[in-house]
Amino acid sequence: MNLRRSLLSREQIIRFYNYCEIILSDELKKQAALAAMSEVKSGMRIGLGTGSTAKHFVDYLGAEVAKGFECLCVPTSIATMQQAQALNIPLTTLDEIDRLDVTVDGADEIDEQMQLIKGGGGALLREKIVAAASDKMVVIADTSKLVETLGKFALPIEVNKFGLGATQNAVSDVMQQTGAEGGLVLRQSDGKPFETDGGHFILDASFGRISNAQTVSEKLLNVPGVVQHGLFLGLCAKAYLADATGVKQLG
Ligand SMILES: O=C[C@H](O)[C@H](O)[C@H](O)COP(=O)(O)O
Repeated sequence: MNLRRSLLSREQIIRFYNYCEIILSDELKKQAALAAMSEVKSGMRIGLGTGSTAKHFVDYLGAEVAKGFECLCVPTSIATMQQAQALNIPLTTLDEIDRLDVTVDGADEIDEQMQLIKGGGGALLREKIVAAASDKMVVIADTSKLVETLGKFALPIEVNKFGLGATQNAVSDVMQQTGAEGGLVLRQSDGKPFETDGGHFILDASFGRISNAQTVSEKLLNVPGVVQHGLFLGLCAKAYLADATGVKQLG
């Protein structure tokens, strides 16, 4: 046997390692999603989050619905709505009902106080509306999302298309006033500005570290072109965070 030929190249090892990481990370997301199934009871009105972790929760819920579990759900994005429809999960809107019992959603960052950064997938506006209309918001994630201080993940800010330049300048000013370490970019998709389900753009703001999330939130919401931002403060009541040793609970 030619030993040289049977050895993997450095690139192959890196590719295999990355593949294993993706599989492991997805497995952890599944475990967090499964743990959050304990939060839902038949007859509940449930908010359905968006993203790769929330997707697993919707799959688990769909499997229960197929067995007779009763619920009425509000999806936080078109993608989640389509997934839920395919699984025959009964859907409604916040025009039909005004409150939800619980919302289960992912997060891009979570700190020990359960403050969040969300919007990596661009669904932050609907996610925040649905979370605020819920008696309880439950976050599901793998522990890589748990941080000491928010801000390493660039903060998604949903902005109106009108007056984009002026809004960018005003948001940059807020970043400067609040000690941001990085810059601001207009999110792109397929070579053009990314558009949210609500028809807005997203600015990703690299703070590096957000030491006073409340101040940043208030200042951003004072910018007329800002529709909403991805800081979720005082909304999350519980989190299920999975790592290789199991699922840890916050809240
Ligand atoms: O806009 C997207 C949402 O806020 C997601 O819940 C968030 O980005 C986390 O997504 P994932 O579970 O894919 O990491």
